[in-house]
This record gives sequence, C-alpha cells and structure tokens, in this order.
Amino acid sequence: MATSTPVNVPSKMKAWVYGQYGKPEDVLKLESEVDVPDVNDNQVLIKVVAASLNPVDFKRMYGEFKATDSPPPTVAGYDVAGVVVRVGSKVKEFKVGDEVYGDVHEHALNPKGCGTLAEYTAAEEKVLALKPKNLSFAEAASLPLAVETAYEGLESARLSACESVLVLGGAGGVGTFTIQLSKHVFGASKVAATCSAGKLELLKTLGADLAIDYKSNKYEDLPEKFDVVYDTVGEADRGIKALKEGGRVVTIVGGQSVVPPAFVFVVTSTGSVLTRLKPLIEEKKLKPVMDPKSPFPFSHTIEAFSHLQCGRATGKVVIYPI
Ligand SMILES: NC(=O)C1=CN([C@@H]2O[C@H](COP(=O)(O)OP(=O)(O)OC[C@H]3O[C@@H](n4cnc5c(N)ncnc54)[C@H](OP(=O)(O)O)[C@@H]3O)[C@@H](O)[C@H]2O)C=CC1
Ligand SMILES: CC[C@H]1OC(C)=C(O)C1=O
Repeated sequence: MATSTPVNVPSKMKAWVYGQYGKPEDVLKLESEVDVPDVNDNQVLIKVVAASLNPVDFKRMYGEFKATDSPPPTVAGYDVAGVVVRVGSKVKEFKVGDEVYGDVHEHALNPKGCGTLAEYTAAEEKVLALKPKNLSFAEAASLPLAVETAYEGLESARLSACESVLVLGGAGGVGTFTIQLSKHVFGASKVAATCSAGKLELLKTLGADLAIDYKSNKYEDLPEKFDVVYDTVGEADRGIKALKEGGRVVTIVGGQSVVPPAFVFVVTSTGSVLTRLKPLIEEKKLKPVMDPKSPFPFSHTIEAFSHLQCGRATGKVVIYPI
C-alpha cells in the first residue's frame, strides 16, 4: 500500500454545479460551499490544478444521457490534472504528492461521483496516470478523454500498419489526437483529414499527409478510398462512401442511423492508455493541442462552454488556473 503524509484538506470547496438539466449559461453556477468529496478504498482525492471541457459535458448538462446519468445536482467536468492529497486504503499506484491526470468518469454516459470543475475531485485509481513531466498541468488536462477516445476508437476499428485512414473532423479535440496516433502509433500508410481552410496546415503538422477543406471538397467523391474512416462529426453515412472494399467506419457521434460497415464507439476511461502513451508524449511524438482561447480561468467557465459549443474549437478548451 502507498504510504502518505496527511495533507490539510478543507471540508468545503468551490465548484461549478448544476441543480437541473439545461444550458450551461442557464443552470451552471459557481458555488463556494460544496462538500469536498470523500474517497473510497480504491480512490484518490486530487487537488485540481487544471481541467478541460468535452462536448459530453454540455450534452450531459442538457440531459441527453439522463436515462443512464446520475441525477443532478452535479459537479460538471470529466478531465483533470492535479496533485494527490489523499489516498484510499487499497490504492497501490499513487501516493500523496503525486502529479496525476485522467478522465474521472470511467463510463462517459453513466458518470458517478464528483466532476472535475472543482477545487478537489475524487477518482478511481484505475482511471488515472502519472502526469508526464514535460507537460504542464493545463496541457495534461487537455488529453485524457479525447486521446483515450482517439486511441480506443482506432483500436476498435482495427487500424493496422500500412492501412490508410480518413479522419472526419481533424481539428477537434478528438480529431487532432486521432491524426497523431494514426501516424505515430498505428503506423498508417496514409492519413487524410478534413477541416475548414484555415486549419489545413495545422493538420499537416500533426501528421496528416492530406488535409481536405470539407467546405470546398466532397471527400466521398475523391478518387482515393480508405481502409478506415474515423468520424467525429456525425457523417458516418458519407464516410462509408469513402471506404475501400473491406473498410470500416468508426463513429463517435450518437444520434445518427449507423449501418455496417459503420459502428458507434464509446470511450471507456482508463489510465492504462495514458500510461501506454507516456513515452510518446515524453518524446513529443504525441502533443497536446490547445485552442488559441485556452486556458480560461476557473471563473470564466461559462464562457469556455460557450466557446466549445460553437463547434469551432481547435484542439482542446482548458480551464486553468483553478
Ligand atoms: N463516443 C465517444 O466516446 C465520444 C464522443 N465524442 C463526440 O465526438 C464529437 C467530437 O468531439 P470533439 O472532438 O471533442 O469536438 P470539438 O468540439 O473539439 O470539435 C470541434 C472541431 O470540429 C470541427 N468540425 C465541425 N464540423 C465539421 C465538419 N463538418 N467537418 C470537419 N470538421 C468539422 C471544427 O473544425 P472546423 O472549424 O474546421 O470546422 C472544430 O475544430 C462530439 O460530438 C462529441 O460529443 C467525443 C468524445 C468521446
Ligand atoms: C455516444 C456518443 C456520446 O458519448 C460521448 C462521450 C459523447 O461526447 C457523445 O456524444
């Protein structure tokens, strides 16, 4: 069992909380007397240094997943980077003082416990990893849910070395990691990706061999076809038309009719993916991509949500300092 020196932890904290489903600007409130979460035997308590936003945050707030959600009141937020201040009795991998990061909700559509848009959060040991020393807390907070979705989604599509991939939505939180992982981890022979005209060069620096301006090109009409299409924008049906014989479309966007060879993928948060990618992160072969407006200070979280909801964020929207 990890040994630890007790750290003074207050009983109350600031946190962004919503008591009912609705739009962030209507229901999300900064409260100052929220109970600091307890930790069970398998959890650690984290002093939050940075957090990042994901579309699932506002979709959950709208009530899109109410059938499987833990009902409000809810502390919002999935991604965290911070410092361990307390460990449960069965925690083995971490000790007080460790710098950690992760997506605290193992099952994105069935989230339980405290979110990360708070001064403290609690998380199961298995969803966390040690923060790479070459990443700031803000950079680290930008990775977990998006990079795990990119990695696990590519695994589910069985992208293998020397195969080709088309990423629909290459400039987003998930898309920027999907390009990098396809090239530098999965060894794709050809990586193509779509974005608007102003982001073409960014996608090439991330590893795209071909960046397609989706506003002036219909990718499914291009002569080149792909083994895998990774859809982050809800275009699985069009993606099928861009496939080679035997190809497959992995889509991460719900609410669309999806037929084989397309399938829907939903991320499972696990620190093991972050640990597996740690050498690549330390070698700078896998890099965080922060939206130019990031980071937003904790007090500006509503503005951060508005920016993310516009659907034009480039890379990740990060909340720092907290
Ligand atoms: N199933 C799962 O496990 C998960 C699902 N998701 C879902 O995946 C989707 C993407 O998430 P995330 O990457 O965080 O989203 P982002 O908000 O980060 O995506 C924003 C990006 O999308 C790009 N974009 C928007 N429309 C298009 C389009 N038609 N073609 C190409 N690019 C486009 C924009 O680029 P531009 O300005 O150039 O248009 C922008 O850079 C969301 O719906 C999210 O809910 C996310 C994570 C996990
Ligand atoms: C099933 C798609 C849903 O799951 C996550 C994590 C999102 O962001 C979604 O839209």
